[in-house]
Amino acid sequence: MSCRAVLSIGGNQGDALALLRSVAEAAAADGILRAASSVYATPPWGGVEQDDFLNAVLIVEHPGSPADVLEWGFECERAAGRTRDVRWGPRTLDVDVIAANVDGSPVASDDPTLTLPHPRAVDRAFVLVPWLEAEPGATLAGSPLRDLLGALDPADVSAVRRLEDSLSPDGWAG
Ligand SMILES: Nc1ncnc2c1ncn2[C@@H]1O[C@H](COP(=O)(O)OP(=O)(O)OP(=O)(O)O)[C@@H](O)[C@H]1O
Ligand SMILES: Nc1nc2c(c(=O)[nH]1)N=C(CO)CN2
Repeated sequence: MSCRAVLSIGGNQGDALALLRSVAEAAAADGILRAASSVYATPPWGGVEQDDFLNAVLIVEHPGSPADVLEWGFECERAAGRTRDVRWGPRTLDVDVIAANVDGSPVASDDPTLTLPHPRAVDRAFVLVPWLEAEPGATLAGSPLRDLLGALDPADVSAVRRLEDSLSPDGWAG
């Protein structure tokens, strides 16, 4: 099996930039990293008052199943000392699987342990903006990312700010 997946990574506690880089470095070290967006500063989504997040998107190609990709992300979260308390609240590192293709076909699943595509991705400029950068031709549930972004509040889209910091691991050839 071969699974190409879109990962949204983000956090707003601790050294968020270092934690995002640790995910890109782990993906490069494991040989699964295919593309990485820039790092973005993003206002908190979801109504909980908290610090701004740093977010990015990685494209990975994993030899296992989508569940293996989710487990790979959990491992990164555990390494970052992630705890689960407030829903949509502050966190050191969150790794969400946004969409996955297995052997070239998109995966659809309503399993609560791994719902694909991620049901809230279409509402999240902090996912769509970096994803569009990392994979300009991508679609989500049949819609080009540009169209999905066009349906969001323009103020929410422009509040997602690209930073100069790079996520690409040193020496990563892409
Ligand atoms: N596509 C997915 N990506 C990541 N986790 C998922 C997905 N679908 C279901 N889950 C499940 O959601 C559970 C909660 O995940 P998490 O704590 O990261 O949620 P959250 O980041 O607070 O909220 P959200 O799911 O809205 O991003 C996880 O235990 C995981 O099994
Ligand atoms: N900007 C931003 N907001 C969030 C984020 C995130 O990664 N970025 N993650 C959340 C938990 O799912 C809740 N809200």
